[in-house]
Amino acid sequence: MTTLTITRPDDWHVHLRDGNVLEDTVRDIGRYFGRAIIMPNLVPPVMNTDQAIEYYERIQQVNSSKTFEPLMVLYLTDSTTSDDIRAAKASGKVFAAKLYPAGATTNSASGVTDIKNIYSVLETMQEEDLPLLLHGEVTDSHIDIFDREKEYIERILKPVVAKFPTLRIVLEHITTKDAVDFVNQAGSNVAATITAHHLLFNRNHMLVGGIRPHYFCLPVLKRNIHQQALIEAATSGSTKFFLGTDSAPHTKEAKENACGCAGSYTAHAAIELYAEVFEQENALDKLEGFASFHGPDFYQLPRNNDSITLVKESWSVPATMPFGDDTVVPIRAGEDIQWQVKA
Ligand SMILES: NC(=O)N[C@@H](CC(=O)O)C(=O)O
Ligand SMILES: [Zn+2]
Ligand SMILES: [Zn+2]
Repeated sequence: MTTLTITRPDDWHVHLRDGNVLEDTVRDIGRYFGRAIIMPNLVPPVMNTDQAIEYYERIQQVNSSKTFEPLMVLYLTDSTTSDDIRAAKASGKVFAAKLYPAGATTNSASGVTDIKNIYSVLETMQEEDLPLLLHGEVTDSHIDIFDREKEYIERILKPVVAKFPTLRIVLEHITTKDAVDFVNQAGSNVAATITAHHLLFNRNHMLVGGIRPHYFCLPVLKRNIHQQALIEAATSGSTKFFLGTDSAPHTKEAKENACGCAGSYTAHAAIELYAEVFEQENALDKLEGFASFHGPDFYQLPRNNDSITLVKESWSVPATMPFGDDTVVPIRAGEDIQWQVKA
C-alpha cells in the first residue's frame, strides 16, 4: 500500500458561504486542513472587521475540528477606507483583502469599479503589509472570456505591481500560462494559488460531448497548453505557487440550470485530487511544499506542526452531498478518486 505523510496542509482560497450550509462546508474543509483563507463574497459582502469577526464566529459555532482555523478576508469596494485596512490588520483575525472587479464573478456586484478608486487603500495595505488577493479578470464586454485573465495582467496587474512594489499580492486561482509566466518573473511579493480542478481539467472536459455545468467556474477552464503550464508551476517546487482550492459550492439546481452559476465544489476531496496530479507528474515529493509550506511562508505565518497521511486506496465520490436544505454535486461525482486521507 502506498502512503504519503505530509505536514498538515492549508487551503489559501475557499468559499464556505453562510447560514445553514456552513455546517456542511466547514465539516468538509475542516477534515484535515489546518487553516483556510475564507472568501468574503457573501451577500452582503464582508466589508469591515466587525462583519469579518461576526462571520468568523458563525464559522466557529459549527466548527468541530480541533485543528481547523478560519483566516478572514475583507471584501474591497469603492468605499473601503484606509482606516478599514488599519482596523483589519490590528484585529489579528483578518489576514488579507480581496479585490473583485465589479461584475467579474459570483457575488462581485459590490466590487471595485475602477482600480484607481482604491489606490490610497492599496498604499495603506502596502504600509500595513496586508496581502492583496486578486480575482484577476477584466470585465469589459468586448473582451473574450478566455482572454480576461491575460488582459487583466497586462492592463491592471502590471501597473499595480509597478506602483506598489512591496505590496504582497496573490493572483488567485490562476488559469493561464500568461499568469504563470508573470508570477515567475515578478518579485517574491507576488504569488499565486492554483486549484485542483484547473490542474485536472481543461475546457474540453467541460464542453466536449455535452456541456458539463459542474466544471464551469471562473476564471473559466482554458485550453490544455494552459493546463500544462499550471501543472508545471504547481509541481515545480517554486515557492510562488500554493494550494487554494477555490471550492465554491452552489446548489445542484443553481448549477444545472439554463444560466448556471460559476463555481466547482472540491472541499470533499481537495488534497486527494491534488495528489492524483502530483503522482501523474512523478512529483509527489513536491506536494508538501505546495500544500503545506509555500502558503504559510508567503502569509508570514508558522507552518503547521503536525501531519496527515494519504493512502492510495480508491473510493467512490457520492452523486450529491448535503448542502443545507439542498444538495451540491461535488467534482468527480459518481466516479472514483485514487487517494484518501487516513482518519
Ligand atoms: N470561482 C468561481 O467560479 N466562483 C466563486 C467566486 C470566485 O472565486 O471567483 C464563487 O463564489 O462561487
Ligand atoms: Zn475568483
Ligand atoms: Zn473563489
